[in-house]
Amino acid sequence: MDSLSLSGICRHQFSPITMLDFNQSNHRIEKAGFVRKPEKGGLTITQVASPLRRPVIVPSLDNETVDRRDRNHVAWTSVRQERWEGELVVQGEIPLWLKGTYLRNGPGLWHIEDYNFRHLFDGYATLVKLQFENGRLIAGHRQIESEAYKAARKNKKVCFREFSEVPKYENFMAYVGDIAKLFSGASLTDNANTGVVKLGDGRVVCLTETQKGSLVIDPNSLETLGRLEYSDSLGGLIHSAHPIVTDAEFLTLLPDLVNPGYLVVRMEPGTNERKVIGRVNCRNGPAPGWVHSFPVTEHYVVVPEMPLRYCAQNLLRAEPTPLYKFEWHPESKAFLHVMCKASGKIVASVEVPLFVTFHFINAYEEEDEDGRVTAIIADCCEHNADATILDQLRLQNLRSFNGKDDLLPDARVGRFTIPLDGSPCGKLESALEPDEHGRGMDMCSINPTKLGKKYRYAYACGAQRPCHFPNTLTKLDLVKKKAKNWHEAGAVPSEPFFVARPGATEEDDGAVISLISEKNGNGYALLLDGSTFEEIARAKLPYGLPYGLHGCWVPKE
Ligand SMILES: CC(=O)/C=C/C=C(C)/C=C/C1=C(C)CCCC1(C)C
Ligand SMILES: CC(/C=C/C=O)=C\C=C\C=O
Ligand SMILES: [Fe+2]
Repeated sequence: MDSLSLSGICRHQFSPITMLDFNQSNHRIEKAGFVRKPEKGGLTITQVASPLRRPVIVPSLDNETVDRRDRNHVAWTSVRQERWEGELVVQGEIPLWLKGTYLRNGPGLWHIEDYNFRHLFDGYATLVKLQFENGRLIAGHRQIESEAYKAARKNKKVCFREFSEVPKYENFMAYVGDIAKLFSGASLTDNANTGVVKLGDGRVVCLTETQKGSLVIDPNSLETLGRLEYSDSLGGLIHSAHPIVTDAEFLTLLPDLVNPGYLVVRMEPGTNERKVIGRVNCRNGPAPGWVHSFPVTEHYVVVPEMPLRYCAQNLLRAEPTPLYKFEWHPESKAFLHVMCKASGKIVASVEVPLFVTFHFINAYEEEDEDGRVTAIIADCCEHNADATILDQLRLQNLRSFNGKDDLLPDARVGRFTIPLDGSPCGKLESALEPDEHGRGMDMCSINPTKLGKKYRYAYACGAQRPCHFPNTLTKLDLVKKKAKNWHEAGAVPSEPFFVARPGATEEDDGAVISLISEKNGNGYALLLDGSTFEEIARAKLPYGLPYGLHGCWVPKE
């Protein structure tokens, strides 16, 4: 059944589908169209849907939720139910060419029973969909059924090692046993909460930084179908959370924590086998730098060696450090390595100024008049070489904002120039004046046809200060060095995701999708014009959703 025939069953605004969940003990059957909030919060019944023909079974996510919801911004509050689907009322006009599903993944459930998680990245994955067709919009969300999530629900406690959370050990022997399991990866999480990608063969995969957390999902029902088991014997436990995925390939980096370095690997559509393109040995430091993401050009893979490095001791700890599983090693310096995609040979390895980034935006080859490649330009959301941004993303910080203090550390579009003439050093500059985007910068997207090529526009989240988290949607013009910002007071927008209009010839001809969590607990899907960056449509959700990270576009064939 496709999305619209599904909505044909219930064409009303906010009509949730019947929920089929695994934990019957947590279900409460309510009157059609209503969801009962936990009594503990002093609230009884809330209408979230117009008339329904069937009972709605709402898996409660526990009694504490409502207390937290009343105190905190909905962006940092656990999602209120397991899943929901319904058609939204659209204000404005959705372009008729926009046909397909936007999927967005992120950590959306930050507690188990009474226990609250520490960090944004610890949350169990909540997958959201926006299905666009004929100017209509069906939305939905569902929890990803990772082993880690299912075990936590069943045992009512954290059972795997998450970004900062680790299972609570009953005694020393249990801790030792868990450490032994760490080496085989058995105790690591598969909570695929970072992003979602569509492979060239059509499979849609949710990802995190652990290789075991590569989970195949159904983009219509959002059901978790199973694990993507890599069939090669490359081993290792972790990979980059942001592979480069095109219709032709899946490229990623596998950090080697034993002999510090990275394998650059490629997987063809229709296979589960990653093949090694080449290896980069770290130039310095006790461990490889964190590679949450990396950029590519048409012919090269750029491997970043950040001074924020993985740390074996921190992996073993039961209590997190301010940098979690990482360590800041300024003395080890920072490097960028450039590998030829075809041969696996390293064509440049340069020292660069210290930097901190989660997200590379894009990279391209700079040519001279004779068409010779002289340098590589690589852009990233750069946090002014200050790793404390990682700790700023603790939930306590995110939840305690008073609306007045300006707490978000400065960030910019960092532009690296990597010379290919054998020079030992590369440059790092701001690609535009950071005040253009309020000195906040993260969660970027570009027109995918510009991947690895010279490009002009990027979309990202910037800041309207005072703030403690990026709170604007920003269109960056990297040629004019200007930014245009969208902002709504108190709202937390998620990554602006660019979808190109089929047949477009201009780079910014398309739509930008974002999900907005509002201060009053509501939320909506927002569509901006990629060129003017003006609003073209919005559609209110039945309730605000937690903040999410990265998305992908699944076009309707
Ligand atoms: C959500 C996000 O952006 C990052 C999530 C990162 C995770 C879940 C990292 C997990 C890890 C472990 C559980 C142990 C090994 C190290 C590391 C990859 C940081
Ligand atoms: C949301 C974020 C940083 C915001 C700071 O400005 C980073 C997300 C990283 C993982 O995807
Ligand atoms: Fe990311």
